[in-house]
Amino acid sequence: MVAMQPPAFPEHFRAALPPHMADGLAEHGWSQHNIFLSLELTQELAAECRALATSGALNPAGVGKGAAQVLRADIRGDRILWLQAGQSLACDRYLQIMESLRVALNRELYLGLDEYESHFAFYAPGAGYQAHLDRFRDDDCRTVSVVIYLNQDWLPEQGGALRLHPLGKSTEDIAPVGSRLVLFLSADMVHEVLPATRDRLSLAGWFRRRPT
Ligand SMILES: O=C(O)CCC(=O)C(=O)O
Ligand SMILES: [Fe+2]
Repeated sequence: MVAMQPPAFPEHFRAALPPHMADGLAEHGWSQHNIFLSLELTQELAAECRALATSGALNPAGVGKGAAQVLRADIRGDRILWLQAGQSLACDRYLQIMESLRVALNRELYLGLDEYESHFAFYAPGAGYQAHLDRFRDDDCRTVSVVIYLNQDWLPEQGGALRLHPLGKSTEDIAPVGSRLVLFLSADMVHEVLPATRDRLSLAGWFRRRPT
């Protein structure tokens, strides 16, 4: 018998977002969904991220925005590449799925999300990202942060958790398990990436509002 893969997220949310996702974001400022992308698409995106890392196409990520951006490997150790439409079939499929998610979040939560930006991120063993907020001080467009993990067979003892610091509540550690999606509010949720003992691959992204 062929093992059936659970259907990927988009088929579920044509009609409505899974209630826990919208509710979690609205009530707690974050939510997670464990099988957001199909195994096949996750593997294709992971292979693309790994190939980009091997060919030297990923660049050390900076801290801050625009001309004020600086490289601080002590604060942030990932290497990244911003996604462009048409870069690959897998990336286009991913961007299409995120477009459906944008529409669904707007319908459920009236967030007025207008566009999506996203990059591959590759954390080598020992690399992390210290506690921070994703919304910039001089640009309040980033509204919902999104991370999708691309790691097969992740074990808790390998570290690499996304640690959320919800205001007034205890921290939440989320392991970077392949196909898992995490959403949180960019302006409010302090979070950090703990170092891992193996490569840690992801797609990080932000739904943005139109500038006011
Ligand atoms: O990879 C993660 O779990 C979070 C990444 C992150 O915080 C960021 O890129 O701003
Ligand atoms: Fe972040």
